[in-house]
Amino acid sequence: MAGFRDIDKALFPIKSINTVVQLFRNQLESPSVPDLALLSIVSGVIENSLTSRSNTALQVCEPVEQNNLPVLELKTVEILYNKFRSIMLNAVEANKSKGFATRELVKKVSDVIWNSLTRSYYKDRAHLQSLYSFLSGNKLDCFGVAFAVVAGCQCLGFNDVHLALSEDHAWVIFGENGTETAEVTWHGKGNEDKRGQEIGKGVSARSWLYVNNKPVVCTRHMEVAALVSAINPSLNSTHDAYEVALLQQELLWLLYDLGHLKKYPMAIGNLGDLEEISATEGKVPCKVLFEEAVFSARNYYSNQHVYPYTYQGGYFYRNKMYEEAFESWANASNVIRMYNYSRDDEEIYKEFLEIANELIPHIMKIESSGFSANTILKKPKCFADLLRFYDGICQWEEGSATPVLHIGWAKPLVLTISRFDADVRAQVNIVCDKSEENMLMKKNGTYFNNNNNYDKENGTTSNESPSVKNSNDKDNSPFHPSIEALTAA
Ligand SMILES: CC1(C)CN=C(N2CCN(c3ncnc4sc(CCF)cc34)CC2)S1
Repeated sequence: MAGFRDIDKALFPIKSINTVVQLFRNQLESPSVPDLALLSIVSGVIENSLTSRSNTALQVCEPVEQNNLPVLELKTVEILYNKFRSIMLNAVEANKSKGFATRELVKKVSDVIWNSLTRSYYKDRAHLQSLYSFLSGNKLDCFGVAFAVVAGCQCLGFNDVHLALSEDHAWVIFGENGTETAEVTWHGKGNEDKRGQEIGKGVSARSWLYVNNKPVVCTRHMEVAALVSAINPSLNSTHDAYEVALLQQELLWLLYDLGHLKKYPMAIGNLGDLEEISATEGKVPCKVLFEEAVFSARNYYSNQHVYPYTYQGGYFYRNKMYEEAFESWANASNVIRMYNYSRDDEEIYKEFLEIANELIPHIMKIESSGFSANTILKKPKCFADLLRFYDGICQWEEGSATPVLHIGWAKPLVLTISRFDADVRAQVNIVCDKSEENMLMKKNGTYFNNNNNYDKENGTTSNESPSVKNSNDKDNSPFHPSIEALTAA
């Protein structure tokens, strides 16, 4: 049984980040599993006290003393904690046997949360992810509702209910084998919620939103990692609250060191972003963290996730490592090409749009004007990775009900391709393996292929390495016709 134990209460009143980290360590290392409600309330109160309007007077100097938080009294947390427990216990007549959760039980808990929410509020606002936001303001964002359902089920003694996370949605798994799934929150704007229904059986199963049924299925400890990842240090659109960011970074390192981020690529990426801003002495560098996020996605989720590559590409871009950025973005595109684009995939569409129409053109401008001898414009591998990037987006569109590309994509694309001289383009040797529908790109004599062969039709993947076929005849081209036309030019 989780809970608010005496050794946790002994840490109050909490005045420093170190004490909050100790509370999380107590909970994460306790013989019983961590109490999600307690930890979400504590982190939520701290986040809101440091980022609410009353606290926007910018602290010009960083606090140096050990007591770097507004005092958090035990009473404050106890009142909120007991309020959440009573909402759950009063509303849900959980059958005492406590066995495994049922779909009705999960739906009932989701309804309790859902019906408590304020009628209408700006859902994308910051700081709406925690149980503090739910208990003090009856407001939650999409992730916050899913998290609250899992925390509520924990309160009721259902330890089989766990959070399942894709890159832009959250739902729950439950039941004896943890194989039952249920929607418990909404997604996106203007979409009817599907609460209570099983996850993605229809066309949505092909969309990126459900990551080809390779979601991050959390343990209680990984659910703590999700609430820590969801901590939002934003004070306003330009500044972060220093102590909230520091608390999030220290809690992510605690979870990382305890091994609870191994199967959670986005949490590793979040830690990488924080480390890039301010590196922690004696820890692996952020570049390695981004590589570990990519490894985790490849190792545990069959390389069906896009964000690990865009975390990594964004890092390379910000640090002017453009050749490496192109490779990461090509690898991101290599993932999305296996999906069908659907209206639920706006977030990743915006991600690829920004890379193609803002970031790559910016790099081209710099590389074309400067006299850098080492320019990427002389590197066949860069041209090859760019083609892979664009081709993946074209393949993403193929077979989708909704188009991806429009004229706005073409101008930056043509401008980018044309920046490479013919003699550089000629050095890229494109090899296709027709039977596997996989494009093999030759770079520096080694064959580069996708690490799994995905048949878009039957949605199956096989991992044997595809044989290499010659692609001289036109109809055997590995590229989407529009890319083929460009490379012929
Ligand atoms: C490379 C990026 C644009 C930088 N930040 C990114 N994200 C920020 C952190 N994100 C996340 N970080 C940890 N866990 C989760 S679960 C989830 C789906 C809704 F529940 C999102 C998300 C989403 C992705 S991707």
